[in-house]
Amino acid sequence: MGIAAKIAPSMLSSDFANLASEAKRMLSLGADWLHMDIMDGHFVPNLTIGAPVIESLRKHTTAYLDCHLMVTNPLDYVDPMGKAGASGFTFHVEVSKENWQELVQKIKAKGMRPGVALKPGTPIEEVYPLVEGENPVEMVLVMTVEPGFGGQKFMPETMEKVRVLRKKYPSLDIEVDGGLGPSTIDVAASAGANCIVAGSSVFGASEPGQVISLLRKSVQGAQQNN
Ligand SMILES: O=C(CO)[C@H](O)[C@H](O)COP(=O)(O)O
Repeated sequence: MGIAAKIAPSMLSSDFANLASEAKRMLSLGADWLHMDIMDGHFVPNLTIGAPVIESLRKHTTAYLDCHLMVTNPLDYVDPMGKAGASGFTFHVEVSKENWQELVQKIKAKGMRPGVALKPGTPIEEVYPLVEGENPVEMVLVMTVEPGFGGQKFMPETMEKVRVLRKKYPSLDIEVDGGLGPSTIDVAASAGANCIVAGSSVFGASEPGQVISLLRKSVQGAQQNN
């Protein structure tokens, strides 16, 4: 038995004007988590949602809100995101070299699950101290596109990072995000990813539930073969 597959539709591809019903639709179709992309228009060249939207959504669902903070100052977001009801708080290693220990501690103190993300160009070694420290993160998010926008092409060269991580940390939650769908999931699943973020491939499908189920089967199948 491998670690649990978590399929997380990226709400960035949903109709934001109907966020609560879109979230409920995804959960009814088998989603495990809801992936929430928080972008500040500075760390990435796009501006999306923040704590007020998480707080509003939380009133409509008890689901795990997997929040990916694409922001330059993640520390500023810990209190508001905790109060808003975020479940996971994943910050970027590129902007937290000086204060990741403080960040992880505060994220946990607010009842959230800490994760660390890295861009395609960032060496995997940079996350090792955060996974191995006394107060470790509980998930690594390997970005499989440049963060900022949905609908981009999956970068297969990022899979080497997933392979290295899975070998080194057999029970770690490893998330992949960007360009995942029926044509790319098998390579990510066999590399060792178990948490799968998918936006356009799910929301753009005529049968989103079938895509969610296919993503899960791929992860489970790869785990059985390993
Ligand atoms: O983090 C993101 C962008 O920075 C999105 O979650 C990601 O791109 C998902 O969208 P898609 O599946 O359409 O690529």
